[in-house]
Amino acid sequence: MADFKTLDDIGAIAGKRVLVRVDLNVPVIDGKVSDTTRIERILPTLDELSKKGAKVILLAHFGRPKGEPNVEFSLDPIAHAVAAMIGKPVAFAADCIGEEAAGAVARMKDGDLLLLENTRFHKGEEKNDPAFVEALAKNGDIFVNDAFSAAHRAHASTEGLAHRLPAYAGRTMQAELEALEKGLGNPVKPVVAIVGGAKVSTKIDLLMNLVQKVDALVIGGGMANTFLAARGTQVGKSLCEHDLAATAKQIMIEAATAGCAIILPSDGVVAREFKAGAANETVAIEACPADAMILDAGSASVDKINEWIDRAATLVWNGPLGAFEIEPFDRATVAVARHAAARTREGRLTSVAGGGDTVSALNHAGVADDFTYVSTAGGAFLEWMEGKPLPGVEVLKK
Ligand SMILES: Nc1ncnc2c1ncn2[C@@H]1O[C@H](COP(=O)(O)OP(=O)(O)O)[C@@H](O)[C@H]1O
Ligand SMILES: O=C(OP(=O)(O)O)[C@H](O)COP(=O)(O)O
Repeated sequence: MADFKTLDDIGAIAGKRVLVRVDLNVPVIDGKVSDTTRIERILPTLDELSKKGAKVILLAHFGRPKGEPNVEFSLDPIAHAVAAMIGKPVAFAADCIGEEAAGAVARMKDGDLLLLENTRFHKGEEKNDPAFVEALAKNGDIFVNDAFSAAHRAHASTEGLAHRLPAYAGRTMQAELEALEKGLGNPVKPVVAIVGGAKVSTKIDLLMNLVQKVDALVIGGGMANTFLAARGTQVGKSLCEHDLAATAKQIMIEAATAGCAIILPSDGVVAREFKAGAANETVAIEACPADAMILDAGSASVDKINEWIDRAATLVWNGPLGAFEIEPFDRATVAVARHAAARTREGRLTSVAGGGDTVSALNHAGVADDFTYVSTAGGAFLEWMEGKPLPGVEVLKK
């Protein structure tokens, strides 16, 4: 039995206003949702609440608009994607608090769905400001958190609201925690982790603890560039957070002490433009031209990563190895995903992968169904794996 409250504990909700925190931070290309996994996963909760006659009011963030309204980060287009997938209208309100939100909620009938605009358009969200929590709470009688992938954030809509209203885990939150416990509660060694992607500054600290838990850490994507630069390799115009060099160095020291191998790319695919079909070449990692970007790992790096996967009993993966949305910079991510999938199918590997873009990459490679478990979460699942309490989960505990 779960040690947190779930929808099984919620009681009669017909006519009640249920604020449901979901993760609609989905990959979007040319204005279209390019991977719908996060939406698919919240449908059971939305359907259950709607069928029980609740007024289902969705709260979500999209991107990192830094506390200011910004049309680029509006959830309006995502409301249409949710409606198409649930097969019911989903109304949209242009603000998540104030008169705009209150008016839209007042117009709801039992069973209706409404999506409120990006919570991160207000500074109070990320600050978990009590006044902003109060403004959100005005529109709800009950709070349901179904955003496991944002549960590592102690924000107003992921943590604060759960103190203010009766709070429950949604079905996806519940399923994620149960599946991770089953797949990774006691991981069989050797454990290999792959961490790539672009969210370097918010994920680099995770690696400090992760190197204590895993036998090898493969660092890829933008994260790798930061480590390469820290050890003195020129990375040209690559995505790289040079000011995190000291942290990267410290992680390498911690890894050596803990006996965790660090695997960085030995070659990279470089280009001068960030667009599909851009002229590119594979070079030794030390040979990135000053005016180019490393946009993918090269084939020698892929071979090395796959050798580590062959030695592993358990693989955990968050963050693509390159800018996989743009061909041909998807090759390393696709090759490693297919290799891990094959080893999993052969029964030789337990493979757990997660993150909005990572899931999209696995779908792009056609192997998401072959992994042992695919989480909607990236950073949250890595923090869960480190054994860190997740604020959005802790607050739901009975
Ligand atoms: N070398 C690179 N240069 C630029 N962007 C990269 C590179 N490698 C990966 N990325 C980008 O990282 C993004 C995914 O990172 P992230 O958000 O951390 O993953 P997730 O959503 O799975 O947690 C993708 O949009 C991808 O294009
Ligand atoms: O996409 C998300 O996390 P992920 O990149 O770890 O998969 C979540 O929506 C959290 O977003 P945030 O990292 O901007 O807080």
